[in-house]
Amino acid sequence: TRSTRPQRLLKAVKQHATRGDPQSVISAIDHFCRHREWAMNVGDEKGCILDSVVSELNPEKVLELGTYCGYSTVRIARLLPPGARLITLEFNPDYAVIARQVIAWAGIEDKVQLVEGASEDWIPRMKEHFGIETFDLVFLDHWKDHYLPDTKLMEGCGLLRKGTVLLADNVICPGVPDYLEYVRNSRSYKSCYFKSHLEYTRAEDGLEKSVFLG
Ligand SMILES: C[S@@+](CC[C@H](N)C(=O)[O-])C[C@H]1O[C@@H](n2cnc3c(N)ncnc32)[C@H](O)[C@@H]1O
Ligand SMILES: O=C(c1ccccc1)c1ccc(O)c(O)c1[N+](=O)[O-]
Ligand SMILES: [Mg+2]
Repeated sequence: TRSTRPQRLLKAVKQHATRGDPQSVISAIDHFCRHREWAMNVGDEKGCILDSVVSELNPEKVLELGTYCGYSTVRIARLLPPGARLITLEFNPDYAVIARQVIAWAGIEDKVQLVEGASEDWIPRMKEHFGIETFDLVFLDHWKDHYLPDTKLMEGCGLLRKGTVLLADNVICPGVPDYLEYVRNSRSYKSCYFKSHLEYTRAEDGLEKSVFLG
């Protein structure tokens, strides 16, 4: 039977990236998605904005909502200080199988915990199951109708502290209007928009950075 796009993306990583070299994994995926098959990774342009937010914050505890093939997981984890941890949630088992191999190829598996399951089921279990008090950074990049309910769930579960940064992908394309209205009008957040483009295209898109004020 025909292979899947994530399987073909993993093959490109194994063919063109060097084991243990996260940057080569990132470059191999970007080349594949720009020249062979588009895929919904955050991509190189928005990825540089993601890099700058991570580097500036130097987070100890990071949560990623939506792993897919692990591209942004590798982007974030490669910048984390020793001892820092990234928990990434993915509810599609076929994607999780690929992501684990991409993360392993990059050699950053010791910083990453990939949890197979739905964000709404796992957010309430972060404290008792992972011993997490609060997150320093959350990268929202799962289905767009989940951004707002999951943000409210994280607030309710006490997973956000004064200064926690929420970084949301795709606030223009495909767009997350309800989430954007919430974080831009709520007194509990200070938000700003980083204009960019939809990965590997000329369409406008961007990242919204929202700092929780408590
Ligand atoms: C755009 S892709 C993630 C891309 C990845 N962050 C990157 O930039 O490389 C969105 C992923 O979120 C997953 N997803 C969607 N809703 C989810 C949920 N509620 N819980 C866990 N995973 C979810 C999908 O299966 C899909 O793999
Ligand atoms: O929703 C899509 C989508 C819609 C239609 C076809 C393909 C993808 C999408 C597009 C770009 C993204 O960066 C992204 O995170 C997503 N997503 O699924 O979460
Ligand atoms: Mg996205």
